[in-house]
Amino acid sequence: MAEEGVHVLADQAEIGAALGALVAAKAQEAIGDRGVFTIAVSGGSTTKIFCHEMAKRADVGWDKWRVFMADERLVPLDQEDCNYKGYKDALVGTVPLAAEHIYPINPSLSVEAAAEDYTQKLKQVFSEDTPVFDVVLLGMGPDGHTASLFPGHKLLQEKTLLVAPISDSPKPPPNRVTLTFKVLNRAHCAIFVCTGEGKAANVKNVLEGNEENPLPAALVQPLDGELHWYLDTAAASQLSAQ
Ligand SMILES: O=C(O)[C@H](O)[C@@H](O)[C@H](O)[C@H](O)COP(=O)(O)O
Repeated sequence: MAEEGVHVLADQAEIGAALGALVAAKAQEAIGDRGVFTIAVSGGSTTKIFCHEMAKRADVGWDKWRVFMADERLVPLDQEDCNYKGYKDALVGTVPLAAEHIYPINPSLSVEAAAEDYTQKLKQVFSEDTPVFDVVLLGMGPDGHTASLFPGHKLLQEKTLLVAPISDSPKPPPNRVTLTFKVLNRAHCAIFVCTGEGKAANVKNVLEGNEENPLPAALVQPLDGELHWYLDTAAASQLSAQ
């Protein structure tokens, strides 16, 4: 199993293969230890990279998987920019992940009520007051955001909510719910997938930058867990150690 740290691979296909191997290993470990594997997944390009790989893996104990969204847009579940749709369409019916084991938000609610409703869904699966995910799978936007936690946003300081509403997302659509750092940083394993030249400057900022004004992605520091960054050569191109 990959040691935690920064993994630079040639392209999205190689990242997908390495990511799939790590997640499969984490699932096997969690299912062996606790009989369940919990993962929070992100939208954007991570969806395609992860699902393309995992759709080929029928034997990762899917019946013990419980899949939540690390963040989600407040849009109909059949709308193309719904993160849940991306994962459900790719996995349910392709691999033995049951539809009842991947959890959408309720987009018919207000953004505040949707966040509260999703918090209750978490509490139905996790026994701890603060959910401890086995894996949180994250992307990083060009501005250094992760999940729906954006630079300069007050949610970066959220210490109480597990799932927070946001109605002024600078990345459209504006209304979303997001796991907070309170949950992200309790995970046993946080995994970033980040590709493309457009991310290179902030990948350097996050991995080698100063701590005075950290970007949201730099604030993902599992308290008692592993942190992995999967980068392609383009996203890693400004790192000094390359
Ligand atoms: O719902 C979302 O928008 C995502 O969860 C978001 O956090 C995404 O991971 C980043 O914006 C990176 O997206 P890309 O990898 O597509 O640049």
